[in-house]
Amino acid sequence: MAEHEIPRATAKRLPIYYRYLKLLLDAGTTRISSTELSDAVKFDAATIRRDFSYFGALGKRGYGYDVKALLAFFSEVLNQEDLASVALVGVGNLGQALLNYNFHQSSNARISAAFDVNPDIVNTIKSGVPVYSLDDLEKQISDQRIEVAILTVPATVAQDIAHRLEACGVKGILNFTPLRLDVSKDVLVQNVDLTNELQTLLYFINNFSADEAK
Ligand SMILES: NC(=O)c1ccc[n+]([C@@H]2O[C@H](COP(=O)([O-])OP(=O)(O)OC[C@H]3O[C@@H](n4cnc5c(N)ncnc54)[C@H](O)[C@@H]3O)[C@@H](O)[C@H]2O)c1
Repeated sequence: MAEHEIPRATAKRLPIYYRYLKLLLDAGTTRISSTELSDAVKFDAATIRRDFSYFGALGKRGYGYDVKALLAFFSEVLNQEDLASVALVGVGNLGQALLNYNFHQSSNARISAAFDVNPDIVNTIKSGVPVYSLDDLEKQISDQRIEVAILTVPATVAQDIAHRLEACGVKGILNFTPLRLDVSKDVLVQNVDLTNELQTLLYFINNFSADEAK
């Protein structure tokens, strides 16, 4: 199956497989069965086998999966070699936490430019990332060929910034604001809502056993 036909749910699990396989390889493990992998990443073995089957059967019966080969394979699928530059707009409480975390230890992305309107932090470097004035948004995004942005601004300004991001070629927005953004279908928006996640978790804990919730 071609890469663009991988089901979304499978695509979302790929970075999790990748991170775990990297841990295994660093610890000197050379092969793993789908059952062992299942115990570690908490997806059932059938799901793992099905996910892997989209890329052609990578395991051998009775042997399991070769960790190094699998890792090399996923690394290519996930473009681990290409480090994607990401912009972060809004360097407040949440934005600073994300800057501090950055992502490149565990993924193929890193925040390379941050933007804010607060004169106290514009033109400073936070966690190794330059904070630019919002006035420089278009120029930096275009100069650095940034295609993904994280939005951690107050909800009141989120839509305006989303339009500007779209106009300068951003293709994906990780939206932490509570506002549901209005952008064209060419821009993928992934909303992150921690309150929602917590409420979902509480709902499942109160209504289902852990196994049923999966
Ligand atoms: N999704 C979640 O789980 C979650 C959790 C916490 C906060 N939030 C949301 O994230 C956003 C940020 O929260 P916070 O606690 O970091 O707020 P904050 O007030 O600490 O930070 C907001 C930052 O945005 C900057 N800003 C304001 N207007 C701007 C503009 N036009 N362009 C660029 N920067 C601008 C401010 O100067 C400030 O640095 C809010 O929308 C909040 O609701 C989401």
